[in-house]
Amino acid sequence: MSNAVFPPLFIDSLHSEPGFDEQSFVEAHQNEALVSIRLNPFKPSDTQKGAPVPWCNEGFYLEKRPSFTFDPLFHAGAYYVQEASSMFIGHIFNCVKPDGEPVKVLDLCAAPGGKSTLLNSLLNNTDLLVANEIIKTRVPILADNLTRWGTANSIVTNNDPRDFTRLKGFFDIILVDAPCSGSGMFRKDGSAMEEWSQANVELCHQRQQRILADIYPALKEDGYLIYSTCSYSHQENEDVLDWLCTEFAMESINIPVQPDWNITTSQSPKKGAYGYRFYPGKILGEGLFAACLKKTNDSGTLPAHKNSGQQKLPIKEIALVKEYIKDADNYYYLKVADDWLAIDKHHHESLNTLHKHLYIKKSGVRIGKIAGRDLVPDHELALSVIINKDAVLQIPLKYDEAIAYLRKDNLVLSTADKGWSLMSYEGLALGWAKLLPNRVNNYYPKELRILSALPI
Ligand SMILES: C[S@@+](CC[C@H](N)C(=O)[O-])C[C@H]1O[C@@H](n2cnc3c(N)ncnc32)[C@H](O)[C@@H]1O
Repeated sequence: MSNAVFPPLFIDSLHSEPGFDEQSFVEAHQNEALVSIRLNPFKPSDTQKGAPVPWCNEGFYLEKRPSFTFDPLFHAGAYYVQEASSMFIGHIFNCVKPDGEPVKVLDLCAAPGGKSTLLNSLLNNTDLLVANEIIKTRVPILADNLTRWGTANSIVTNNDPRDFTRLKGFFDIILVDAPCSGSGMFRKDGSAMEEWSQANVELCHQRQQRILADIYPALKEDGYLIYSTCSYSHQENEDVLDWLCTEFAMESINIPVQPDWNITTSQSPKKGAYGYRFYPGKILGEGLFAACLKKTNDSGTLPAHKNSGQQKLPIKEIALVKEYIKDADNYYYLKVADDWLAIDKHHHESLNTLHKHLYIKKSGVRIGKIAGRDLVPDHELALSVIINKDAVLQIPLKYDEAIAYLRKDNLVLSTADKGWSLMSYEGLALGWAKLLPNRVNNYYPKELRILSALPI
């Protein structure tokens, strides 16, 4: 953006914020926001990348913004387009995640899924990620992004934070990437600038407190709360930390940061809780505030869930479904309506518990439906990293063919193969097509297809 006109009182309100330097901040806002991507460690690819993001091993800046829409690797889930500062949440997570022990992680305000895919990259199969989004219309984009990521250890829910109150002590780590006044996104989102006001900062502060109070019981004793906003205002940041340390049994964690990262470490005025501030002009990225706190008391634990009447699963169907899954015995299989799903078997019990309390929109990987003696495979299976590629046909597509496939155009392929086939690009799957004697049926999901015209 050029010649940014900041809202009245905005710059004044920042003068007392730790580390704020008006000149470099204003100069940085004369430039466009930087573009960065974070690679999917489960789907290695040769995608173009530039300089590394200092605080994230998988993060890279790009020299200019390419057309992600017309990059098949983007649709295959090889990377996520994520603003660089946000990737710092992964650094905090790495600093506090206990070694070797499986953890249950909640990303409470998760859509569109940037931080969910970031956290998921740092988890093992035995760890569980619950990605929640309160706004129903934002759930599909969250689910799609986790589908592209491809793992079978995440669950997407659509709940209000207060619904988690019942899950006492269930989570080891909770991320609250709170809705905020959005000043950190001024370079990327002009509307955030128009909507900014001190009154809105105050409203956001109250909403952040409500969300945190609701979610506190769901964190177990010695568990970690990671709190972040994309606001510079101390009411939404350090004041929230002071409130957390006063009202709840929480202590601040000092996260190591390297001096050359140019992140400003702040301390809250009353309790001295550590916060990490990202200012454009000092760091290469957008505005972010992040902090980490440890819970020091016990809110009780949820009584163990008794499985009421396990679903009796048809053995023949399971056998067929398992043919499509790599290391098939590592998964728990369940049928929801006609769809078969697989989730890492460590999460069977958690899934039952969550099912009792929350509105689950996606669990693990949807494999498909059985029709007669065949599986009608689901798009989630195609994009998953658990698919047994030896059990399916794969058709490598050239760039133009991949784009035609992603546009859901008719495909003409020179192959004598027949049946369900994975359409792949540079070794990564894009989705399914069914090869018939005289044509190819393109099964790329209609709602995901590329609608725009190819750039000239
Ligand atoms: C900053 S955005 C999250 C961005 C996301 N973590 C990412 O990295 O892609 C905040 C999210 O909080 C959700 N939200 C809004 N009001 C909320 C509330 N009262 N409780 C919980 N979440 C809320 C918004 O819908 C939005 O998805």
